[in-house]
Amino acid sequence: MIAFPNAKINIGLNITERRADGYHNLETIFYPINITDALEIVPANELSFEASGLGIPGQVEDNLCIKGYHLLKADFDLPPVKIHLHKHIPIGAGLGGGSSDAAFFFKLMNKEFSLNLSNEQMRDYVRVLGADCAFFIEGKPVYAFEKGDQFEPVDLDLSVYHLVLVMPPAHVSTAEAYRGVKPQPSERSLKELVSLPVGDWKQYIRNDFETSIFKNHPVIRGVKSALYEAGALYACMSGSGASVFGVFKERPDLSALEKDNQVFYNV
Ligand SMILES: C[C@](O)(CO)[C@H](O)COP(=O)(O)OP(=O)(O)OC[C@H]1O[C@@H](n2ccc(N)nc2=O)[C@H](O)[C@@H]1O
Ligand SMILES: Nc1ncnc2c1ncn2[C@@H]1O[C@H](COP(=O)(O)OP(=O)(O)OP(=O)(O)O)[C@@H](O)[C@H]1O
Repeated sequence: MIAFPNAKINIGLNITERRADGYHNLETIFYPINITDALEIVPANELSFEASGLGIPGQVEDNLCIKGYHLLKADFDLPPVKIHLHKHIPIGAGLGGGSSDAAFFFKLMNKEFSLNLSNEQMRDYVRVLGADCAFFIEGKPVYAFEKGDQFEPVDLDLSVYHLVLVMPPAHVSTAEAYRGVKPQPSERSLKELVSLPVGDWKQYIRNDFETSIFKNHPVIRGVKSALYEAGALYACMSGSGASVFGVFKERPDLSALEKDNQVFYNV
């Protein structure tokens, strides 16, 4: 059985306070985009994992699909599976690629072995693997709060726009990004701000990671400026970076950016 785990972008991200457990409370809008991996599971005689496409850092045991298998195996009498992941979603991008693989792995296992897990149960499992994972179980646009794993639906449809995603030659670790931020309560909730016209977002919607990340990785700031120069209504770094997205009325000419960056049109 095969599935296509998709990426997300964060439209704004406010880090509001440090929590007693070392994590941070935040608010953000998760919006699904059409850049995907391919993930296949096949019942087999032994558990195995193979990957193709972009190189995935870390050991196989650390892959969120394998971690997910062990998590589920603790509660269900599962046969071994052969897992194949074709990696296409840039890594260290703030696009939640690994988190999406984990969520889609649960959805695949649920179907393949008729486990009858509800979406809520699957969200509870994958939260343990990473704060971003729970979003990908349903993958609909949401306002996210607390650790970024509690959700309220938002009515947001950007399909009339041309969404561009740029991955610069930089890699940001999520933990590095959180270390650079001083949490601060937000004045106006993103839930309210995102319902403003897209043309007003530039004035009101921020990603709190940008200040410190742009200081350490000026190439990312350069991409954001280039998207505005190319006519973006709104441009923002996604999550903890390094990718940056732009919302355009029409497909822009970004040939100058294509030389040094990976550019995805109409995501
Ligand atoms: C930046 C975002 O992508 C925004 O959506 C997420 O907050 C990151 O989510 P994620 O990659 O699933 O994060 P996790 O794997 O759970 O955590 C990685 C590290 O980020 C920090 N972290 C993450 C989430 C959060 N609410 N507060 C944190 O401080 C912690 O240092 C943690 O050790
Ligand atoms: N299936 C997977 N795909 C990619 N990375 C994985 C996977 N499983 C575990 N990882 C580990 O997670 C790290 C980063 O993953 P990911 O691509 O989700 O980060 P990101 O783009 O910064 O996303 P975000 O911070 O928004 O969750 C990698 O360095 C890798 O070691």
